[in-house]
Amino acid sequence: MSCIFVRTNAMAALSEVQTRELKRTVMGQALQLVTGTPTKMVHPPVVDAKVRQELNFPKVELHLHLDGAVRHTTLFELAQQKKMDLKGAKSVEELKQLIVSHEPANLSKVLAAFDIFLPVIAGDAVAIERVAYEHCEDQANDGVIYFEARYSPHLLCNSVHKVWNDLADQTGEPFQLTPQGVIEAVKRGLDRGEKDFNVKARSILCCIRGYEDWNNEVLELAEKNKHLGVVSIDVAGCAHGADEQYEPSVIRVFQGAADRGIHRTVHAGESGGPKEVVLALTEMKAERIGHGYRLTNDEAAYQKYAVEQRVHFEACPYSSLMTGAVPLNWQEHPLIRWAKDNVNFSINTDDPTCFDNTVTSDLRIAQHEIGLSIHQLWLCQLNAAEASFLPDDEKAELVERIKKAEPAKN
Ligand SMILES: O=c1[nH]cnc2c1ncn2[C@@H]1O[C@H](CO)[C@@H](O)[C@H]1O
Repeated sequence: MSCIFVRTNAMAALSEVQTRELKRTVMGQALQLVTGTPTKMVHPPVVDAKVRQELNFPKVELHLHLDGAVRHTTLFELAQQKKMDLKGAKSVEELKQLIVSHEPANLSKVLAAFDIFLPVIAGDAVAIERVAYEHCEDQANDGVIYFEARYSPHLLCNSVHKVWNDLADQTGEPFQLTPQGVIEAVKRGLDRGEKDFNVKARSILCCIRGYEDWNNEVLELAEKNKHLGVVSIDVAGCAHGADEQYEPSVIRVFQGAADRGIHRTVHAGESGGPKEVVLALTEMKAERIGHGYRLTNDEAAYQKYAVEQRVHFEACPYSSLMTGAVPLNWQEHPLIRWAKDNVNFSINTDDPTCFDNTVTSDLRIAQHEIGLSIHQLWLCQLNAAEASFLPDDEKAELVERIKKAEPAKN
C-alpha cells in the first residue's frame, strides 16, 4: 500500500473515488487530514495475536537506542514523582502526543523529542537501571532473543553535559552520576532483565555529533567496560548541514577503536548522502552501518559495498519514513532493491519511545509495504545474528538458534 501526499485545500478538485481512496486506511490506521497543511500520518501496523503467530521466529535487534526505548508509562510516572513538567502533559496519552512521531518529517524533528523526555531519566541511576530492565521485558514479549542497546553515557549522566536532574542524597548532597556510573546502571538493569525475561542484551556506546569533547572518553569507556557488556562504539545525532562530514576527532576515535580491536557501527546515509556511508566504511572502518539507505543513490558505491562486500546495514523501516531518510512512498523504499539484491540487512526499531513501534511491527511493514516473504524476514534475523558484536562462540550459538527456526521458503 503506497503513501499518498495530500493538501486538504486541494481536495475539492478530487473525484469522489479519489477522495475515498485518500480516506482509506494506511497501514491499518486512519490517514489523517489536517485542514490546510500538507500532512499525512502513517502509523505502525497493529500487532495482534495472529501477526505474532505468523512472525513467531526468534528475533535479533541490533539498532536500538536505549534512551529512545523508554516506556511512556515509565516516563510519565517518573516525571510525576519528580514533579517535572513535560510541556504540560497531564496523561500518558498527552505525553505520547508530544513525543511520538507519526507524521513523516526529518531527523532533527524526531530528535527534538529527546530534549523533552531525556531530563526525566538523565542523571538518575535508578531510573536508567529500570529503563534497561523494562526494555528486556518488552523485547522478550516481542520474541527478541538478543539485542544490542546503544546510548550516550554523556547524555545520560548529569555530571558532564548539564545538570538535568538535581537529585539529592539523604544529606542533601546532589548525586553526581558520571558516564561510568551510567554504564554500570545500564548493566545492572540488563543483568536483571536478562535473568528475569530470558533474553540476552549487550550495549553500544555512542559518540554524538557536535560533542567532540566526549569522543575520546567514549573510546576509553568502551575499552574498559567490555566486562560490563559494552561491545562497540557508534556515532549518532544529526549532521546539522555538514552532513557528508564527520568531525576529525570522531574519525580519529573510530580509527583508534579499529587499532584496539573495538567494534564499530556508524550512523550514516540517514540524514546525509551516500558519501557519508563511504566515509564511515573507509575512513572510520565501520563494520556495520546504522541505516545507510542513501548509499543506494550512488550506484557504484552501492554495488561495491552493499552488493559485493555485503556490509551489514541496520535498517529501521518505520523510522526511515519518519526521519525523511527515504522517499515518502513505500514503493520507492531502498529495502525493496536491497532484498532483490540479497543485501545483508536487519530490521530494527531505532527509537520505540519516539515511534511507538516494535520489532514485530517493523517486520510487518517489511512484509506488507516492502514485500518481504516470511523467509526473507527470518533471513534478516540470521543476518543480524551473524553481524552481532558477540564473541565468536556466543555468536555461533545465537546463529544456531536462529537457523533452527528457519521457516519454509514459501
Ligand atoms: O535515528 C537516529 N539517528 C541519529 N541519532 C539518533 C537516532 N535516534 C536517536 N538518536 C540519538 O542518539 C542518542 C543516543 O542514543 C539519542 O539521545 C539521540 O540523540
